[in-house]
Amino acid sequence: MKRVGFVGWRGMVGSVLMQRMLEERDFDLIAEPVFFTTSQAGQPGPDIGKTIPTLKDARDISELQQMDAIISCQGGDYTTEVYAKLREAGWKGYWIDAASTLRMVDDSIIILDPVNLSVIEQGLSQGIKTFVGGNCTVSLMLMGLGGLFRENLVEWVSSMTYQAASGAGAQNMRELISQMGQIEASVKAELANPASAILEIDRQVAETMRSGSFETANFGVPLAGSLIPWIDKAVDAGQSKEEWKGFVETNKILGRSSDPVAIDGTCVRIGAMRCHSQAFTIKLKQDVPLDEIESIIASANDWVKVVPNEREITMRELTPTRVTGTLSIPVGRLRKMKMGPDYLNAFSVGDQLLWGAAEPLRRMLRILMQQS
Ligand SMILES: NC(=O)C1=CN([C@@H]2O[C@H](COP(=O)(O)OP(=O)(O)OC[C@H]3O[C@@H](n4cnc5c(N)ncnc54)[C@H](OP(=O)(O)O)[C@@H]3O)[C@@H](O)[C@H]2O)C=CC1
Ligand SMILES: N[C@@H](CC(=O)OP(=O)(O)O)C(=O)O
Repeated sequence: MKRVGFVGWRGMVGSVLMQRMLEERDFDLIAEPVFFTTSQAGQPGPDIGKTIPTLKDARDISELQQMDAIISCQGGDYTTEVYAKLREAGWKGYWIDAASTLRMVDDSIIILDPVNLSVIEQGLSQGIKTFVGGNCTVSLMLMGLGGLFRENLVEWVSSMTYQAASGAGAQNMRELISQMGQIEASVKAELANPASAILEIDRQVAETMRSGSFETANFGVPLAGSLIPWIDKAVDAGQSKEEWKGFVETNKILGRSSDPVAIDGTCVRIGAMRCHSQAFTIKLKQDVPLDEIESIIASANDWVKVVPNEREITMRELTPTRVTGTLSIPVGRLRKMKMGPDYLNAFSVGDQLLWGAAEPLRRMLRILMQQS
């Protein structure tokens, strides 16, 4: 593990990866980090506190072949274009990827080591060389509810999601803020006047959001002041692809594709910036006391945190505003439901660029460096 190549390091997910690697001093362990680009070959690379070569062409297979491992945050199109060529050229290095392209292929492992370290270790011992970060919603669910799966308590899960703009990309985050600004600007004078009629303000806001001049180039429709109950393209049986991933990826991560847990729900885009939230209905295999459930959830990893099911603390701790930019995975609203004592209600929040994207990749690189 001498030479590690980085592709997609200046994008949104890649920048979060770089930030985390600098915070954790991961570059101290890499003898030769090499940075690639699809558009800026020959230019200087990022400042990582050590001397590095200028940027190399991310489509140059012979340059990529020099790497012992490559981390790509460049996206699915890049993976489709380059990965097969690289393997066909005989490259035997480790490929660590944020894109979904290779997640469901047979010789890859979906990485989320606080949940599936044993699956990763088994894959490494069997010579698996391709490791892919999971879908953000799936990874964040498993970071929150991993204890219940570990104890084999889950019969099925319904997950209703509240997904942030960042999941759709950097331009979409910008558009969300612009939409918010356009809405406020359309009623600025009325808002400044405490005597103005709220229904008139509401009418003007709706008119602004429905007008042809409202900025929707990226989302296609208004998100600020609204929501979009469909994420990604359609697949079979009326599901969206984001909803489909919940079942297939969760079971692959858990190493139980042959004995899958049923997982389904509706994935919804909302106007949060970079935290995905999820409301769960969990059918337990048996009636487990709530205090035991809380300890099982809290014991699963170092980042999950049980929030007591009380109003004040829930409003303070269980929100995107609180969690954004942190690795914390709060899980709250834990209570038995009216349907019966084996039906559990839960709500979780997580930063979709950290545990949802960059952090599992960074940790996979660490695992590889520790074993070499
Ligand atoms: N967004 C998300 O929530 C998640 C994304 N992913 C995966 O990661 C991939 C990358 O996503 P994301 O990071 O959002 O993509 P970005 O669009 O932010 O970045 C992708 C690439 O665009 C190029 N680029 C062009 N102009 C700029 C610019 N002004 N600033 C930065 N980069 C620029 C860079 O490549 P170059 O240097 O070669 O020009 C960069 O690596 C996705 O396609 C997806 O497969 C996975 C999980 C979550
Ligand atoms: N689809 C996710 C973001 C994402 O990039 O997912 P994936 O890594 O599965 O393509 C969202 O929109 O919130």
